[in-house]
Amino acid sequence: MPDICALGYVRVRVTDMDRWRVFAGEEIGFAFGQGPEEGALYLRIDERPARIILLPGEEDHVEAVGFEVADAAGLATVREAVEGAGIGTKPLDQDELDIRRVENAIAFEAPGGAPIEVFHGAALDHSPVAAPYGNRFVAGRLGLGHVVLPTTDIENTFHFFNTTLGFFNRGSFRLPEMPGDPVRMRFMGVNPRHHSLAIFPSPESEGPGILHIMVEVETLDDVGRALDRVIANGSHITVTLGRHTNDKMVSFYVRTPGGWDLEVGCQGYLVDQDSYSAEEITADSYWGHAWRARPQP
Ligand SMILES: Cc1ccc(O)c(O)c1CC[C@@H]1C(=O)CC[C@]2(C)C(=O)CC[C@@H]12
Ligand SMILES: [Fe+2]
Repeated sequence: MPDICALGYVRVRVTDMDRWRVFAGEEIGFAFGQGPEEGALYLRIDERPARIILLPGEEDHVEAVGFEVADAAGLATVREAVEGAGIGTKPLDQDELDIRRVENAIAFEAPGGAPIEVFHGAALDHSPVAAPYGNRFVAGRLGLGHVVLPTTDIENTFHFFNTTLGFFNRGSFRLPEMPGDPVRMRFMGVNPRHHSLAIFPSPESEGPGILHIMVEVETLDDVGRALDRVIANGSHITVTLGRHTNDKMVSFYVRTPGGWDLEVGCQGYLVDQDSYSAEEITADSYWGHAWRARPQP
């Protein structure tokens, strides 16, 4: 079993906080939480104070992808594994821990450039999750959802998360129309959610540092109503509704104000690791999921 048990949070710097407030609240239906950081927007989906933390910034870029371990022993094991792989780790100081409302955490850069934090002891917010449309999210022990990160070094990044950190291999997608040797994006899990992390080979390292974040909602009606709202508000649907072949989710993707995508899905199947075999999907979807270029201004 990996010591890491869930995708806990993602901290993202954003340039247009006003647009995000409308997009996240009115369009998607996130609840808003409270927190200590000036000007931040805290997106709530369960009993954690926040799962996606939007921070004012000069550019749109991921600040940290936070993975969770069960306790101090788990954090010590992860720290030893990361440092054993020759990657330095930084303990977060008390102010940083207080901001994240966790008991302890370390930070490091994964091969391929992703800014990772590993934490334990998240403080809970027991107030109701006041999602504006009564929509409910599938999170909790399954974590926030999944995040897809670009990497300039797919093989070393996969080796790090799979072998060094113990993420389960949850299959691959051989990218079509790529000449020469197979180029695959890879999916990894740390709990029954099919994948909490996917990595995508990217030649350049600029951009927001996230391809997309997926959040799961309880029903197909929640997905459909969110789709209606984002269309009515004029947000760009990057990918039409469809069902993925690996995690079986019915989802759509919408371009966020940060220039990366949010995937909103439902019906993710839960993996029984004892009987799971990592497979290569040769199509990303059974149906739908047409990728739509953004109309030129
Ligand atoms: C293949 C797949 C299955 C389940 C998912 O939740 C999921 O996000 C994906 C990957 C979709 C994938 C991507 O995110 C990067 C851009 C890709 C490779 C495409 O151009 C088509 C499929 C896209
Ligand atoms: Fe996804």
